[in-house]
Amino acid sequence: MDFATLKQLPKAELHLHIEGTLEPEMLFQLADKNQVVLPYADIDAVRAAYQFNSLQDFLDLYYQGMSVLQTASDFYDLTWAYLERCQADGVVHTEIFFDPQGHTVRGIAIDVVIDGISRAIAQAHTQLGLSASLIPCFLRHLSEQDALDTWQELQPHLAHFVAVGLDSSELGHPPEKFERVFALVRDAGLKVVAHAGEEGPAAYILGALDSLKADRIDHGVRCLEDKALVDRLVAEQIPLTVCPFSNIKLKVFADLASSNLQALLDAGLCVTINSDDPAYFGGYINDNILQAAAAQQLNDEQIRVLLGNSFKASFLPEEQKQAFLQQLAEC
Ligand code: HPA
Ligand SMILES: [Zn+2]
Repeated sequence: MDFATLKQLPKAELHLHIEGTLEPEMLFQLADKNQVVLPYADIDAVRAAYQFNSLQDFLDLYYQGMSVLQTASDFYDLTWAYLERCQADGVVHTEIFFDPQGHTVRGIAIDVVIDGISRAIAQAHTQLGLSASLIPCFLRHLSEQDALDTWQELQPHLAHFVAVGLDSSELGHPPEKFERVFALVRDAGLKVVAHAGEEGPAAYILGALDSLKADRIDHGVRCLEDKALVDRLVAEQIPLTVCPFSNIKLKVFADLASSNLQALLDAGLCVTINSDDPAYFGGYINDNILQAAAAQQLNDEQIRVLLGNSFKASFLPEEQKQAFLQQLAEC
């Protein structure tokens, strides 16, 4: 499949951190506006710094990048740029992650963050005909109490969210640490997603299912290390939001050819392809799909399965899922 063909096929993106769409150009522009001093001479120096040996290496720069996001209009600009990109890429529905604690810890009020992001989403709905929803994520390297406090702060804004997620440093922070706060999330009628099994072991995927009752697993590529877990993920059709470029940049796999995308599909898992943090990992959704498909020798039929899965795995109401699946089938 060529790029132009893929671009016009409808698709959903389900694993995208809005703070990870902060391109170096906007980083500099906002740093200048907000008088934030960056440890880079220019845009080339930023791009050169985006070489990571681990998830933590990346997160250090990702949190540093957030420092330029200060006003509601900054969050609006960031989100709007991503949503325009969605329109260009044939992304008709997106479920956007953001990290409330990454901002409140810097003294930015949660209302400021949500106001800016949700204004862009509302505008994309009316002006671009795009469907988008929001998923706040708890930072797992912080304490359970911090997550509980954040959950309290999110209460006035719950109508904006479809789910709550769990992200940041995986190793040493198993899902079980957040069992109680996610019970509150479910009681509030929201879905649950959790990063698990990218850097962390398959046991973290099991923990996300059993302790958090996760509806979807973000990454999950290490599930193949546990046959019984794979059987369960297949039987329950629990979706995995796989991010090929992320896995390479964070050294989970040496390259796309040695990733396990084909094996995940062959196992019957509900796999979707996503861009995670495109400004840091080197490409948006269509680049992730096409390059991974080429390296894994996926045929066009399999690419269409991945796109269909993106709607099936979404938190859209059933009739909207069916409408998008129909739209895809007609393309
Ligand atoms: O890829 C990621 N993994 C974990 N936490 C994150 N926060 C932003 N991106 C990521
Ligand atoms: Zn992620």
